Amino acid sequence: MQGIWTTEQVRAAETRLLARVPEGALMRRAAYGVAVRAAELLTLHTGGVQGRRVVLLVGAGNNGGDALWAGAFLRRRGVGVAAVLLNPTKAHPAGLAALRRTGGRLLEPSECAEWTGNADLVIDGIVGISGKGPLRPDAAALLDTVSAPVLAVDLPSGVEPDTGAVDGPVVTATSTVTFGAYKPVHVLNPQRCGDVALVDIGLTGELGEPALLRLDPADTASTWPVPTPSDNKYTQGVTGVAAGSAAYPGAAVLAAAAAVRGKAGMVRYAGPAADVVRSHWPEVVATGSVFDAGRVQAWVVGPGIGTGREGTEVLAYTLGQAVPVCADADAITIIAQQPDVLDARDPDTPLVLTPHDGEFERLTGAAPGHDRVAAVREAARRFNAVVLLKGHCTLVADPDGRVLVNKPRGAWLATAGSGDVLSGLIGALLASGSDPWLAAGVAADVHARSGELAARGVPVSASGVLAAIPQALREVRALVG
Ligand SMILES: NC(=O)C1=CN([C@@H]2O[C@H](COP(=O)(O)OP(=O)(O)OC[C@H]3O[C@@H](n4cnc5c(N)ncnc54)[C@H](O)[C@@H]3O)[C@@H](O)[C@H]2O)[C@@H](O)CC1
Ligand SMILES: [K+]
Repeated sequence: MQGIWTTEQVRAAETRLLARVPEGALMRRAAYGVAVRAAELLTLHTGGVQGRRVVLLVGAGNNGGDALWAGAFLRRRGVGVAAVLLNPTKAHPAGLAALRRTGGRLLEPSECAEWTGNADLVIDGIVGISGKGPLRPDAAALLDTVSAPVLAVDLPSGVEPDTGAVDGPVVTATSTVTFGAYKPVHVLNPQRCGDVALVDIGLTGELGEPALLRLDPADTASTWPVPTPSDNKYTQGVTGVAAGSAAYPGAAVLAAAAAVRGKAGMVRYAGPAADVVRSHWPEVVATGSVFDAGRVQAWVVGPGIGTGREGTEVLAYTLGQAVPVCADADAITIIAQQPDVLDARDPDTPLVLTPHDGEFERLTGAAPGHDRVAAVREAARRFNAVVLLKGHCTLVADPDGRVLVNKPRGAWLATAGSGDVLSGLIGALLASGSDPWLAAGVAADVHARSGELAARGVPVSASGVLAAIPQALREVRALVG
């Protein structure tokens, strides 16, 4: 897994490291990384480096210092470098001196727009981890003149570093070079960062436990259950699916089918859509009610069950079976309306809740807001459940405070029935005994990969996502050999 650290953690780690290294060394390491990436981008976009025009947007702090030093390194490669000092009295003195020494130019206010408009590359050193709020009007106006690629130093200025939230004009970068550690903005708002390169400045040993985690393909591959020669259809864990209704059988078919596609073994369906499920997926053992479904090792409950008395009884029954439960859709609404239904659950029984924003608001009384990580972490603690908050970057929080952030793979998955497929996959993993937090995270990863494979740039249906699950699993397993 890849760690992500908050700006507070990074600042504390930098302070410890700074005490041990010569003054200015960290900034020069960071800036050198920026200059290397800048040269790559110039080559990519203009075919060369020498004689190209780079404009530095320089703010009041060390982020601006990085940009000025990067400008000095680029001068040595024959690049024409000009700096816009957004706060001239506070520009980093050593960085400024370095740029001057190498023949870099400091622009007068009247020249700035002409230069930014004709640059081959713009380096955003306006603000870094101490940034608060959006771009100020002068910086926003200058960025409006830019048509060249933008390389962000540490993070795209104006985007809130710890939440990725945007509340006004911000930089949209082609690429970002960050230092020492990934910060939350890089995984929570990747659209604004472009591709992100991490430069090692020697911080690793100082960082401590990461605040957030992101899955590597190896995590998905090693968590996904694979049968051994001694397994039979029961030993891998039977997934129970309580979903759909006679009038709306689709949710039942999709959730049960995803459980079938996700894992070898056995799937039981229990509910009023039994005939429809059986006719589409004859391998599913289907019965009319949860009360006579037989033994399962995990339940998926909720999609399409309705929020009335029958749905509530089904939910209460599954919660009382002392096996892990993935509660989705109508089950979440029932919990929101009748929190006592959770009394049926032994607190030690794993529960995974999978709300989208609207369901999250119903469940907790408040929308996730700007700080989605804090919101989902608090909900997981409050409900003593794994909470998977759907969104562009899906978040998965464990009651113990761990939070996973999944890589976004396009918005095509926002389609009817897609959530039913996800809950079926989570149920399949829960039945095999996976850690519920990891189960939810890797299921969301495979779900997103399936969506990406099925869509390939055009709209995709939930059935298409379902059909792509085997290929997504094959690709994940192949990535790690
Ligand atoms: N501390 C270190 O050892 C290192 C720091 N590095 C760089 O230093 C950066 C952090 O530097 P600083 O703490 O000096 O602060 P920043 O450069 O992030 O911000 C400087 C100042 O800008 C002002 N500001 C805040 N929000 C603003 C906004 N929206 N628009 C305009 N101005 C705003 C504030 O007065 C803030 O203190 C990192 O992001 C990284 O780029 C790197 O050089 C690596 C080493
Ligand atoms: K920046």
